[in-house]
Amino acid sequence: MMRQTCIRMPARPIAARLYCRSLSTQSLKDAIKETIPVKQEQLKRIKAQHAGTTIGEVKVENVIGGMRGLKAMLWDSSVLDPEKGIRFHGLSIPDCQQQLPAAPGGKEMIAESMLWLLLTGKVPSEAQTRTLSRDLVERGTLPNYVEKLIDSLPATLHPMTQLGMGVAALNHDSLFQAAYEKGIKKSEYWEATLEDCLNLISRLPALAARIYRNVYNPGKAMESLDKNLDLVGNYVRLLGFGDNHSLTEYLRLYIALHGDHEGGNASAHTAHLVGSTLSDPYLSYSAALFALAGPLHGLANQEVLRWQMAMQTEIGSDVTHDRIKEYLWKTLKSGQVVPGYGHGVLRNPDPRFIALQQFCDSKPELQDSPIIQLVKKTYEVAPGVLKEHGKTKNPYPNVDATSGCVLYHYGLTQFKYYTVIFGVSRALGCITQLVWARALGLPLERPKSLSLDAIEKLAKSA
Ligand SMILES: CC(=O)SCCNC(=O)CCNC(=O)[C@H](O)C(C)(C)COP(=O)(O)OP(=O)(O)OC[C@H]1O[C@@H](n2cnc3c(N)ncnc32)[C@H](O)[C@@H]1OP(=O)(O)O
Ligand SMILES: O=C([O-])CC(=O)C(=O)O
Repeated sequence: MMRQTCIRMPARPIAARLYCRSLSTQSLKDAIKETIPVKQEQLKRIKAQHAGTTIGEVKVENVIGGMRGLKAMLWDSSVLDPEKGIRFHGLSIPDCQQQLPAAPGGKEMIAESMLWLLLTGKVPSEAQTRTLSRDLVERGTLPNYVEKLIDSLPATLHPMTQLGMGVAALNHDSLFQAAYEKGIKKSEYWEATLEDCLNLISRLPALAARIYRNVYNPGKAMESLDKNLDLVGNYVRLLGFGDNHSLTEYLRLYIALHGDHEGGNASAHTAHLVGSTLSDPYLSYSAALFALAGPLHGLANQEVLRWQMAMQTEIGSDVTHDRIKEYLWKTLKSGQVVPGYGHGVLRNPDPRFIALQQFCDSKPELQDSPIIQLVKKTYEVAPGVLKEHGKTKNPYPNVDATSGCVLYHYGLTQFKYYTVIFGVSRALGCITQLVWARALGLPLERPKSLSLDAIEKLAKSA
């Protein structure tokens, strides 16, 4: 009998506490405005009392090892625990699933309620969530010049390149940039930034759907935005899958839970770095998207599907654990990474992976899907193989191991497009940080670098 590594799928726990809810009629801007002096005061206190306090050490391995483990960044909206995974202002994914409002007729948390939580630290009321949805849809039409730009690009240009270009071009209308040119005060930066950020997130569905249409369905008429739908409801409608309620719900969950993963991941860190130069939110997020487009980061979800499909072709209908194990070893022996496994911080199965798997388990049609079964069988053996291989510090699946197979099952089969969906989501966390970095007056990011000689000299004298 082959040994299998079992991944426990916890039932959704009852949240230990009811998280502090926003006053039900307060606007998003007022909720942020109310919190700004509190956070500013906290930052002032930390500076005054602890500026010189050591909270960690810098080892040579941190400097030459991609800064892994270095505590060197302020990011307030979420914190990643290596064992337990992500917490959004202290709330776990199951807490969020239980407390964040869903769309009318839906069960899954939505992008708007997650965005509200990230930006304000509070769980929005149902009414606040609807108001935000309506505000976003009213801002969500793509400017004509961006439509023309996207329409002019070759269908062979990777969808992520198109997304990054489209987002960068939106900076034509940046309110922050215009206000900066006029000479607004530093204390006012956050308001123009918030406006840009809300415009950016509202336009991502139309931009991302335009790219999908041009690359995969050229010439096909696109639906218009529906004022009664939430952000993701509209995105799915524009993609042409609006009648698929299960896919819509899946994407609501997907986009809410991929939204933020603390600050050190490559896309979030890039948005923060570029934003720290006072580049506007469009340019900052465009840069982040090009980090997300790398196969060790967001593009891994595309790579997982490509790899699983190649595995399926090779092993045919005889899908056994032994055949999958052989294929895993073949991948590793050829010097490639197993996409969807391992992580820079996590040391357990990714709770986002678990939440998406629970979604699969809740839908009978997904349990019978060959691609979903293959992904599931793969994670039953991959951790054991990776442990035996002995290199990766985390042999467990990350979110990318499973996020694409449900899309594939529901007919969104063009896996080069998958990272674009991730890109629509990751804006939630990146724009939150941009608003707060301006509200707190965070400085230009500029760490010290060292040459090889300098590292050796410092290490010898330490
Ligand atoms: C949304 C996200 O971004 S989640 C991550 C998505 N990326 C992937 O799924 C790609 C596959 N995974 C990986 O390449 C890695 O696990 C990363 C990039 C995510 C993390 O990298 P690290 O923090 O450097 O991982 P770690 O410290 O465990 O690496 C140690 C060694 O194990 C290897 N390793 C790590 N993960 C894997 C894997 N999935 N398959 C094979 N080897 C692996 C590394 O390449 C490294 O080898 P090296 O010493 O020859 O350079
Ligand atoms: O945290 C990371 O390094 C990568 C990741 O999972 C994410 O950005 O979602």
